[in-house]
Amino acid sequence: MAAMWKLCNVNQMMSRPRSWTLESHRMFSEKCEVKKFVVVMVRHGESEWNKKNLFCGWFDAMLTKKGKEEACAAGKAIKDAKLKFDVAHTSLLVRAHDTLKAVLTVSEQTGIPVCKSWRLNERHYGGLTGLNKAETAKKFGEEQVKIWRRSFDTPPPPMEKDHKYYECIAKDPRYKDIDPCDLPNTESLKLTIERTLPYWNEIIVPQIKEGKKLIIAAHGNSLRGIVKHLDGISDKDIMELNLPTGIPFVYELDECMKPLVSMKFLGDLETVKKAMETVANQGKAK
Ligand SMILES: O=C(OP(=O)(O)O)[C@H](O)COP(=O)(O)O
Repeated sequence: MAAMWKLCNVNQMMSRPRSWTLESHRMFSEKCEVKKFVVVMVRHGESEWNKKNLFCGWFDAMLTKKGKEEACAAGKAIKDAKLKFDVAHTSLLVRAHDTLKAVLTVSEQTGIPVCKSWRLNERHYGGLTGLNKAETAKKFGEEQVKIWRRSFDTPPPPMEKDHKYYECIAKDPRYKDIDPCDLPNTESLKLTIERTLPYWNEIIVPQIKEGKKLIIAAHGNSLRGIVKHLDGISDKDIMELNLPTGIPFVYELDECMKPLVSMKFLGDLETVKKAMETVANQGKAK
């Protein structure tokens, strides 16, 4: 039942705008020549910690061999779709950079400016960082793990100073210029959106409105936050959205940044569906 619902939801997101019928949109477009802005997003390819099924967040895990292949395949899909970009945006984490680099290399557009921001980082997984998701589900129950992974506003326990990864994350020189009040020690999706949206609204939207074509290479949860915002997905429904690694998806936006086309994956539906289910199942006790 849950799987059926998810497929249905993905199909809706992939095929048509949320608030208009295709027919009303076509009639409107014919009359008014609607301006259309294209933005492509991609979650990085599989990382070493995705492979080990560990909560990763702000830990700087590298891509696996499979992750690099996924990133190259994403570049090929973008090339085949003839998508060209003026600017790229990414997080401060290497798995996102390396994915972006492979995408731009394979799609033959390495010369474009790349903007990096901590605001596109993955959500901070707090005290769960470095724990195995299946073992955590065995210990605390699958329900609790789903709440930590997917609830809108329940953050995991904070990362304390004696946490194994505290020093390498909190003291990372990449974050030295960030106001300490802004530096998280754990984040729900809600908190992630609160630090990602200012970047979307103040940096990305003005570039889109100037007519620049953008690609954003980021993370499962930082991108879920942007998708939730764009599509007006409810706090409850967003729990069921799991983004696959390394499969780009396209948004077409109108002048008010409302989606004309939502989350059109550059991949076949069955592959996307399976990859989404795999991500959802990472929180099962096994
Ligand atoms: O670091 C993470 O995301 P990322 O692999 O997209 O960077 C998280 O560990 C993803 O885990 P989740 O799918 O359990 O939220």
